Amino acid sequence: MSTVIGTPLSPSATRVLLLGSGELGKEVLIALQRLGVETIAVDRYENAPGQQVAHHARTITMSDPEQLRALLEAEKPQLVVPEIEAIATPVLEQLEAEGRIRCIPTARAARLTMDREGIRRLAAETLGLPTSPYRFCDSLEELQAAIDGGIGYPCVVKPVMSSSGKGQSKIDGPDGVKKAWDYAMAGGRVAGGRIIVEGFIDFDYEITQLTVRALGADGQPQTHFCDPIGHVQVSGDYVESWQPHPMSPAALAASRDIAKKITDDLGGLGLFGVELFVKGDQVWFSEVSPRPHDTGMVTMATQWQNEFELHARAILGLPVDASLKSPGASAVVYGGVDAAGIVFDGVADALAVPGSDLRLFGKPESFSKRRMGVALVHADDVDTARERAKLAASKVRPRVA
Ligand SMILES: Nc1ncnc2c1ncn2[C@@H]1O[C@H](COP(=O)(O)OP(=O)(O)OP(=O)(O)O)[C@@H](O)[C@H]1O
Ligand SMILES: NCC(=O)N[C@@H]1O[C@H](COP(=O)([O-])[O-])[C@@H](O)[C@H]1O
Ligand SMILES: [Mg+2]
Repeated sequence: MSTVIGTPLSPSATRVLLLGSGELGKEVLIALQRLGVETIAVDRYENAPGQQVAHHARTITMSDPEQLRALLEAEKPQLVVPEIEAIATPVLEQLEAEGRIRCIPTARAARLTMDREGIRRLAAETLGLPTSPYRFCDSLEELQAAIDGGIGYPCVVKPVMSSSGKGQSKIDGPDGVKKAWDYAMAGGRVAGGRIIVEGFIDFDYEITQLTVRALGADGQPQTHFCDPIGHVQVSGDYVESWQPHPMSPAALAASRDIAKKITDDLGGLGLFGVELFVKGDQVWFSEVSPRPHDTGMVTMATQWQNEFELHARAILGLPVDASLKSPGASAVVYGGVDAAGIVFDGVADALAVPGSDLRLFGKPESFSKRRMGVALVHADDVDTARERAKLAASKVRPRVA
C-alpha cells in the first residue's frame, strides 16, 4: 500500500476523526496535522483539549448509538480513531462491516477493550495469558461470594467500564467490601452495576510495553517495541512514568511475548499500550489500550518519534521508528481545585528545571484530582530525570482565576 495524503480543507483531504479528544488525542491530532491530515475532534464536552487544535470540533454523547451513527454518516472520515473507551462500539462494528468506515486499530478491538470483561476474557480465557485471578459481579452479594470463593484478600475492585482508576479501590479485609462496592458504583464511566474483582498481585514493578503495528516494506503489519516504561500509580491513576525501565532479559522477553500475542489478536494498525505486572522473571498481563497510553506521555521527552507520532504514522500506513533518544521521565500536574477557567502559577520555575518541558492540556474545567498537565524531562539517567520531573511538576501551581 502506498499512502496518499491530500490537502486539508479541500476535496482531496485525508480526513481522520478522533472519538475522544483529551490530552492524548490532542497530541495525536497535532501529529496528524503535521502530516497534512484534516482532523475532526469529537468529545462529550465543548472545548476539550483536542478540539482546541483540530480543524473541526464536534460535541456528542459518544456512548449514544444514534448520535454516533449520525455523526459518522455526516462526516464520512477515512479513519475513525477511538481515544477513550466509552463509545457505542457496536455502531463502529456495523459501519466497519458495511465497509463505510475504517476503525483504528479495528472496531472489534475497540469493542473488546471498551470494558474490562471483553479484554480480560480474551487475554486469560482465549489466549491463555497469565493474569490475576478475577470474577465479574453484578451485586454486593456476588462480590462477597467471589472473594469468599477464592479471590481472597487483598483484592482490587473496579467498575468494568472506567479508566484512570475511577471507582477503583483495594480491599484488605471483610470490613472494606461494601465501601469498595459503593465506590465502584459511583465511579463508573457509564451507568450499570458490573464490576471486576481481581486478586491483588504483589508485583516488584509494573510497566507499559508500547507496541506498534505498522506496515513494513512488504505491505504487511510488523510489530515494533518501544523500550519499557516504568510507572507509579496512586489510587489506580498514573502519577509518574519513566523510560527505559531496567528489566531482566527473561522478564523483557516474557513481556514482549505477551504484548505480541495480544496485539496480534487485536490486529489492525496503530500503537497499543500493554500494561504488565512484573515480579522477578514472572510477568502478568493487566490490560491493553489500543491507542496511546497516559504513561507513554514520557515519550514526548524520550523518543525520536513519540507515541502519538507513532500512532499517527502507523494508522496512515507509514513507516515508524520506535527507538529511544534519551532517558527521561514524566510527572502529572493535577488540578488541585474544583473550578472552571483556572490559572497556573510557577510555569517559568518549572521550565527552569534542566531538560524540562511542560504540557498544559487546556481542559476548561479543573477538578482536584483531574489531570491538567504533565511535566516532561530528559536527562542522562532515569533517576535524575524522575527527580527533575517531580520537581518541575511541583513548581506548577494551579489556582482559581
Ligand atoms: N490485580 C491487581 N493487583 C495489583 N495492583 C493492581 C491490580 N489491578 C490494578 N492494580 C493497580 O492499579 C493500577 C490501575 O489499574 P488499571 O490499569 O486496571 O485501572 P485503569 O482505571 O484502567 O487505569 P488506566 O486507565 O489509567 O490504565 C494498575 O496500574 C496497578 O498499579
Ligand atoms: N487512562 C486513560 C487516559 O489517560 N485517557 C485520557 O484522559 C482523557 C480524559 O480525561 P478527563 O477524565 O480529565 O476528561 C481522555 O480523553 C484521554 O486523553
Ligand atoms: Mg491501566
